[in-house]
Amino acid sequence: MLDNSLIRLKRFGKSLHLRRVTLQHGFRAALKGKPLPPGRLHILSSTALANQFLLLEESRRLGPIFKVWWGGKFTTCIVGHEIGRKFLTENEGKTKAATTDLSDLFPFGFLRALEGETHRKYRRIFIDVFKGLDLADHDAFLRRVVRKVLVQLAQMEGPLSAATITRAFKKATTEMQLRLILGVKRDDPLYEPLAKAYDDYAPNGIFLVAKDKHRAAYRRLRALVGQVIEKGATPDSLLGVALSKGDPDETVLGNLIQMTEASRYDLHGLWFWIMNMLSRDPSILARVRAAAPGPERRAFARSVAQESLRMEQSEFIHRATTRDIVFDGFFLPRDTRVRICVWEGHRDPIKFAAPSTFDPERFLGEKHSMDTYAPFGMDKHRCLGGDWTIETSAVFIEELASTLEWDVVSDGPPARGVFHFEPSSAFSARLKLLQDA
Ligand code: HEM
Repeated sequence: MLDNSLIRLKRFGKSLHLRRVTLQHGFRAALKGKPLPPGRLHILSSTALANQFLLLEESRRLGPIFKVWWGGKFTTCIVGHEIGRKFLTENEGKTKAATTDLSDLFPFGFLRALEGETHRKYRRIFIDVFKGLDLADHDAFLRRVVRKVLVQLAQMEGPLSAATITRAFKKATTEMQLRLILGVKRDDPLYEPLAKAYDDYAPNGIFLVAKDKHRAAYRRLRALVGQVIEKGATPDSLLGVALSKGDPDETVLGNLIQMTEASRYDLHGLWFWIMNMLSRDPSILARVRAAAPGPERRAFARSVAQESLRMEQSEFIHRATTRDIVFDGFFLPRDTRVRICVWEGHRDPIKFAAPSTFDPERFLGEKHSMDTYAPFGMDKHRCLGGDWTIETSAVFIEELASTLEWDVVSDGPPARGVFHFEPSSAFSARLKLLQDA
């Protein structure tokens, strides 16, 4: 009874807030003499939110720029990579990245959230550090990690659930990123304490607001990384490269710690999408198997990874306006959210024929400009791990092809997760080791 009254009260509070925001921004737009973007601000039902095509349908109805009430915020959506990139370029200095603020964990916080000279300084440092690590040197290691996990999965009894599969993939991406970023190998005594500290820091992907428990887990991670440095970090890791260039400051170390978490999470999510999408068309893995091992197979596996990212996982770029903006004739008020709709841009039939068809051929020998394909961002915050994502995922795809076959036992429509759409949690499959694996 009390619970129901509380829910009703909360709902009332939310709709009052929404009404106040609508009036306030409408009034300011009138003063500016420019209209707000089209679209109705209202609390979206759970049915509407479960529709992956919602914003694409809104853009067809309202045009490429429109507003929605999204995550409790006035949000201007921009659909189309060209216009999205135009917005970001024209309004640099009037927007900031809308992402978790980690500045009370380490100075300035995550690169993704930095702006101006501070961002330029640390981005330069990281571009240099990434250049010092050649992933090709780690190919055999990556293969071993992926294969080990796939074999373990295939040896398990009965159909495997989405939760079992994703847990195993996360084990693999954790081993990979701890080795490649922090230089800690599986048999290092610091490995388990680090993996445990990461699971306490962010058990289900990065948190939206840093709380005391995150600060405590971060301090543990930082102390463990201190021990890695004392022992002498493996030179062929990002931490090793950073140390070889001088004395990395707390911002560099904090970013390496954070990057390990963010990337192990993103990669394992992408791999589950890859497995899910490959399940629908077995001819694709058959083609990976049939390609000559070496450059030919790798080129096709890369194109499968690229097509996977066009179809899923990479959904948006978020910015918060720090000043009033007039863009394409519309008024975008200060302190509101802008969403560059990347997923929707990748479904443009003019850019990609039959956009809902999974077709890796689109990327074979084809380079797409950022106005067409941009799963890793489109401005100064572009992902530093883009090539890394494609290369490690290509290894994953090659190993999937040479190790496993599977039958899907159950599946369902994609479902909205905490950060973006994920394959259905009803997905389950019976895995079998290939005879010559
Ligand atoms: C599924 C895999 C991944 C996807 C879809 C992805 C996507 C993105 C996107 C869209 C951005 C730009 C965000 C913005 O403009 O606000 C970004 C930034 C970034 N990504 Fe990734 N990423 C992935 C994996 C990785 C990996 C493996 C690493 C590192 C090893 C990495 C490191 C970074 C860093 C450091 C930034 C911030 C760059 C800056 O602000 O200057 N990412 N990523």
